[in-house]
Amino acid sequence: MISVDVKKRLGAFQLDTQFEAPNGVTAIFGRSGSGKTSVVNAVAGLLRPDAGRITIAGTALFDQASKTYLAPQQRRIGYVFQDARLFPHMTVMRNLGYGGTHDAARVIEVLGLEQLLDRMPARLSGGERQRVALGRALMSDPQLLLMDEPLAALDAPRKAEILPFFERLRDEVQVPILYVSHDVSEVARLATTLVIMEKGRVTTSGPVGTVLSRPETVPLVGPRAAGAVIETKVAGRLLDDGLTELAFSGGRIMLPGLLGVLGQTVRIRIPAQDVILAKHRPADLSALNVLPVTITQVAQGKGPGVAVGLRAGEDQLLARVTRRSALRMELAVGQQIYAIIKATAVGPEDIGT
Ligand SMILES: Nc1ncnc2c1ncn2[C@@H]1O[C@H](COP(=O)(O)OP(=O)(O)OP(=O)(O)O)[C@@H](O)[C@H]1O
Repeated sequence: MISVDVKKRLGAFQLDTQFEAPNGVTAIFGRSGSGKTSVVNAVAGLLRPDAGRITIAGTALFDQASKTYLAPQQRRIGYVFQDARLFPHMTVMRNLGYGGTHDAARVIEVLGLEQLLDRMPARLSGGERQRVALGRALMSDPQLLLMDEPLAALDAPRKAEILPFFERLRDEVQVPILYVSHDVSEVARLATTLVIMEKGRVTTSGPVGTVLSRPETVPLVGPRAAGAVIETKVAGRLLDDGLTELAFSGGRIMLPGLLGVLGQTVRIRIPAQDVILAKHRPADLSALNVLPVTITQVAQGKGPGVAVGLRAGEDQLLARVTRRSALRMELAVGQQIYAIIKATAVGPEDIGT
């Protein structure tokens, strides 16, 4: 558990941030200038707060009350930046060795670096460079990894290539990660916990599935990015149709493509704008996924949209409809209706393991 409480004045900007990060990946999400990098720098020891306390597993890295302030090198923290910052004159192996010697074989295996060890950084793709930077950070046996927009400089195909390695890292290496991002798909795939910042403060935080499916989150992440995240299991593969059937507490969802193996856990993001609502179970519909749901919340935004919170089994979904439709359908909390999700609404970038 990492506990962060930092106050810092930076010119006209006031950072006043408190949150707790359990093990796993804690994503810090927010618009440009909301204070994400400043928080991460405070945890790294690169920015000295005016007040507060930062602890990892109960040990203080900074504590204003007891005047504790550990230097960056005393904190056992690995930091991965947007640009990999490798030494250009050293091979991948020597770059890794520069980080430390901790469990080299395992780090190389988890990040798939075997084939790259003799290469010079100039001959690596952007995604490969980031994997090496991550490996170098892990070799120092950190008690925490800080990642500040590690994928921001990569194009979509490179991102898609590297994300599975981040997922493996999250699931197999027991190092907590603070992950700064402003990409909701990335956050939905990787994060366990989500902290949303605005103007130096935490607006909301909690388990990623819970936070992203709350109607209140829509204005914070933007209407197009809003959407629920649910964990499913592969229940069937329809080879002839090229579809995968995923089971979750609220029923079954079919998605295009053959995803994973039977029984495998697959995490999907269902964008709120791609969920259609119907009061009665529709017949003769091209959409494959019709789920019975209960309305938990109807939240009016500032614009013409209404965010509708839905319970499907034990999971939460989110729909965004126009105010006009919400009024016409007389949507109200407690109603049992149907959510319709087009199989193609969930893009490849929204599917993780
Ligand atoms: N040393 C400083 N002096 C004055 N203002 C600063 C200083 N450092 C940061 N700021 C201001 O503090 C605010 C938060 O900056 P920060 O870099 O933490 O935001 P961010 O959320 O990481 O943004 P981005 O996503 O663009 O990287 C910004 O308004 C920035 O201009």
